[in-house]
Amino acid sequence: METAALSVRRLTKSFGRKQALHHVSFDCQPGHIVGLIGANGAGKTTIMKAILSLIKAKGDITINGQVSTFRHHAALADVGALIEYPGIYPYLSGRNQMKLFATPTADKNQRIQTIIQELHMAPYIDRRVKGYSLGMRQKMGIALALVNNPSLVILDEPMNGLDPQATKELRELIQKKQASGTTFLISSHILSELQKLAEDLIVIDHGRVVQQTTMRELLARNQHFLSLTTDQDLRAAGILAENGYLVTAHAPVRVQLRSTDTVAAVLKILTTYGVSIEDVQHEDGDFEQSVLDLIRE
Ligand SMILES: Nc1ncnc2c1ncn2[C@@H]1O[C@H](COP(=O)(O)OP(=O)(O)OP(=O)(O)O)[C@@H](O)[C@H]1O
Repeated sequence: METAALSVRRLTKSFGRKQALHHVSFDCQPGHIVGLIGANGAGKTTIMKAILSLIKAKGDITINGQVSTFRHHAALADVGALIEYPGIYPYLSGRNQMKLFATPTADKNQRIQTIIQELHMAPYIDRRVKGYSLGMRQKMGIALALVNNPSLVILDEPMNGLDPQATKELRELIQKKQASGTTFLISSHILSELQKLAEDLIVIDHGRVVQQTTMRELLARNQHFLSLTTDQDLRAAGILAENGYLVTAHAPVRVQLRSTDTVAAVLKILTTYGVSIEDVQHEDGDFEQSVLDLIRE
């Protein structure tokens, strides 16, 4: 098996008497976008800070096969991160911050210019960061996380403060980097933000990993419904119930589709009984609810 880009084993952390993390273990495979999802206070930021040696915690962290500890963390040289409030200097321009932070290789200025363009920061990049909006600062933090082209990128709630257009642009940039092999660990308390991005999901609740799953699996678990308007809804509901379908409402008729149920079969039964169908809608269940169900299991 390929060496994991990030391997976390039995990560445990207490703040005074409060235990924030309980033996947290998970892997991020190279080139994957991994979502860390959990409610406020679940422990996402604490996990990320421990990986980045920003706080001391018990457990084992391996980055690209190299052990990383609080004191010995050379492996972090190949990791980019945005954690909580981006730590940036208010009196420097955005471009000068990047110049300070970018590793001094021959392509340094080119890398800076590319990330400015990719995040559409050109209109304000030469202004002092002091006057930046929340969204501009957030982009600044993301630019710093990406400017050195690290192989592993850790982003804590990266969509915070971004408008829908900037959110879409960031999503596309992350996908572009992934296509060239970059691994991402991205936290959010909003599942729909991760839905279009993450392929693997780690669900955290009260400092514990409650599920490690894939977005595909989670989507498959999500409930699907068929809503039908007919010329005789009550009768249609009765016919479907008698034929073993899960009828959840009568007017209009609402049927929960199981993996073996097909829309065609539902329609066929009704037409066989002489019911005339006026409208058919396919509805998905509440996706956020699927994650809450995982936490409750
Ligand atoms: N420095 C600290 N001192 C004391 N308690 C802390 C500290 N940092 C975090 N905690 C506690 O640890 C728990 C996990 O916090 P953490 O910030 O990791 O959650 P989170 O999942 O990132 O939440 P959010 O989505 O709100 O950012 C919380 O109960 C929090 O109050």
